[in-house]
Order: sequence, then C-alpha cells, then structure tokens
Amino acid sequence: MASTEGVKIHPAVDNGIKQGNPSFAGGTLTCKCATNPVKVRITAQTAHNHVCGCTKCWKPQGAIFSQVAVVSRDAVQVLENGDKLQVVNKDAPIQRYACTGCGVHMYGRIENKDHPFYGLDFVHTELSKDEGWSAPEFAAFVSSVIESGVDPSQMDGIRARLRELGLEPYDALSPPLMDAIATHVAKRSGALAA
Ligand SMILES: N[C@@H](CCC(=O)N[C@@H](CSCO)C(=O)NCC(=O)O)C(=O)O
Ligand SMILES: [Zn+2]
Ligand SMILES: [Zn+2]
Repeated sequence: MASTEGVKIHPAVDNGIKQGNPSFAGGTLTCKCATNPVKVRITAQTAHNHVCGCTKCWKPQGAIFSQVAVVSRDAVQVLENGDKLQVVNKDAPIQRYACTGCGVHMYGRIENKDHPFYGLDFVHTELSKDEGWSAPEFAAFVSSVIESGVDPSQMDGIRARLRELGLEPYDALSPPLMDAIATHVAKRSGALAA
C-alpha cells in the first residue's frame, strides 16, 4: 500500500471533506483581487462537485487538483467588475471566464448546444465564504496531473490519498457522468431511442 504521508490534493479536502447542506441555495463567488474583485452570484446549490486533475481547470497556488462543480447557467450572474473577465480559450468546449487581475476562473460556460453538459456552468465554490456548498464526491482526470509536471512515481500515493478521503479516483469523469455522456451521444446517433 502506497504511503499517503504528506500527499496534498487541494486545500478544500486536505484536512477532510466538509459535507454540504442539501437545503443550501447558493452564494457569492469572489475572485482574489484585493481591489475591485469580480463577484458572481450563484442562485442554486451545485452538483457533481469533484476534484479535477486536468490542466485546464483553475487551481489555487500549489494545489495539484482543482475543485469544480456544476450549476445551471440560469443560476449564474455576474454581479460586480465583470469587465475584468476574459475567456481563457474560446475554442475549448468549456469557455472559462478568468479574472484578468488575479487569474481566477469565475465560471466556465458551454456554448455548444450539442454538448452533453450544455446548460451547466462549471464553478469553483471555494471562492465563496458561504457555507453549505455540495461536497466533492470523486476525483476526475487523475492521470492528467502528470501533464502539469507531477512525477509519475507519485501516482500510487495520490490515488491512495484520494481513496482515503473517499474521493474515488478516475482518469476521466465518474462512471455515472461517463454514462450520461455516452447516452447523449447514442441518442444523437440513433443507437438509442431519443
Ligand atoms: N488530459 C487533459 C484533459 C482535459 C479535459 O478533458 N478536461 C475535462 C474536465 S474539466 C472538469 O471536470 C473537460 O471536460 N474539458 C473540457 C474543456 O477543458 O473545455 C488535460 O489535462 O488537459
Ligand atoms: Zn481578480
Ligand atoms: Zn478539469
């Protein structure tokens, strides 16, 4: 069994996972700028919160995973200093709106109506002081941390630590989300009845 001693995943989970409050109905995300921070209001509880090892999702300084959840795009509203936001890569499936002052991603939006997750925005609820956001449930794109420079020899320890935290590691998304994507694709191709 690999040692999990000193393995750091993300500050929101490293000291144990705080459970969400099912009756929580949203809060405000604030970027890290000391002056004129961008504020985004989320008017619903998030779903499918997870830690993500991909290179695209925003991570706090020093973390090897991001923490990211989804919420209906109708529940996302820029409140203040939206002029500081810029899309990181407008050709990516998820258009991540980053603060040009501090680099934090305030929300990621899918504009392609054929995308399986169209209608959902990606948000980092650690940017909120409000308590009760849904807890992370699994770890996605774990092998991808190597693409950010993590030594492959550390992967056993990282996966062991994720399991210790109750965050089952997957190298893509979780099986229910992968099934949802495949179902969407099969309905579009006609392999399954729409
Ligand atoms: N190995 C790549 C994987 C990048 C990737 O596919 N990321 C996923 C998950 S992000 C949140 O869970 C994705 O859906 N990306 C779409 C996008 O980024 O627009 C890497 O690490 O870069
Ligand atoms: Zn900022
Ligand atoms: Zn990601």
